[in-house]
Amino acid sequence: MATDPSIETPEAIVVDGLVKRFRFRHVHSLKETVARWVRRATVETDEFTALKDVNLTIRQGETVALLGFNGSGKSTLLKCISGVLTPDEGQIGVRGRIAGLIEVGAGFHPDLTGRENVYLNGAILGMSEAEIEARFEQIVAFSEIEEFIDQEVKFYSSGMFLRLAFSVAVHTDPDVFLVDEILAVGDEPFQRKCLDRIRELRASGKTLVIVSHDLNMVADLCDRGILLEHGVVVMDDEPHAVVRRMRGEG
Ligand SMILES: Nc1ncnc2c1ncn2[C@@H]1O[C@H](COP(=O)(O)OP(=O)(O)OP(=O)(O)O)[C@@H](O)[C@H]1O
Repeated sequence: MATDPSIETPEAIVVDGLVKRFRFRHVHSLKETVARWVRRATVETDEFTALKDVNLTIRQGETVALLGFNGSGKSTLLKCISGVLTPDEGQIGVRGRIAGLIEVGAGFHPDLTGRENVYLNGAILGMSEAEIEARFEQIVAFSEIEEFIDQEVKFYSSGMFLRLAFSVAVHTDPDVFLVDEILAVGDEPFQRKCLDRIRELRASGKTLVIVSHDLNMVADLCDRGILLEHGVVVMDDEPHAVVRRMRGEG
């Protein structure tokens, strides 16, 4: 059946006029601090604008690569979309259940066991206890860390952390999945498994936003590339074209 081009796929993420600033406090020596206090000088702060008026619409079912060199604002944008950071200006709307794998193990508590953290993290990602219970075996099996599941996660290696965090996130059945550098820590077999799972999510119509410095991999995986430079969107196109521009080939 032919689709009516006037009926657009619904929006999954809308970013409207997003500005995000960070404030730094200058670190002074004790002598400088006393001198400033004597002069009744105010605390010196610097402001850095990490995202400058970012506007984006991502539709349901799109797989988007967020590209840019170090410090261009990719992680900050993902954190704003996921709600970990609050925008200074502008608005962000997300439709559906969102799962972010942004800072590996960010939602994990070091003193709790892997098992306890699955429940904690699942709840943070919006799952009910019954949902987590129903998927617990699958989550642990995917992570392949069965024998360590009752150990406190502070004794986990970074790869083990990633395995459990990724596994919980993909089993929350998200509508929108945000992924930041997932492939940086896992070993090769697990990377392949993560990619297969991401492809499955994509095939089932989920919306994905992926940050990775593995440009060939994301360009092949995604159907759209958004390039950030110094907190500004400078290109929004077919991902291979964006990668060519990053490499100075386009
Ligand atoms: N919590 C923070 N406090 C102060 N500055 C920050 C903070 N988080 C990010 N920044 C700054 O914002 C800018 C964008 O950082 P961000 O981590 O979003 O970049 P990125 O594109 O993800 O980089 P990378 O490719 O290195 O991961 C950087 O200059 C960074 O120093």
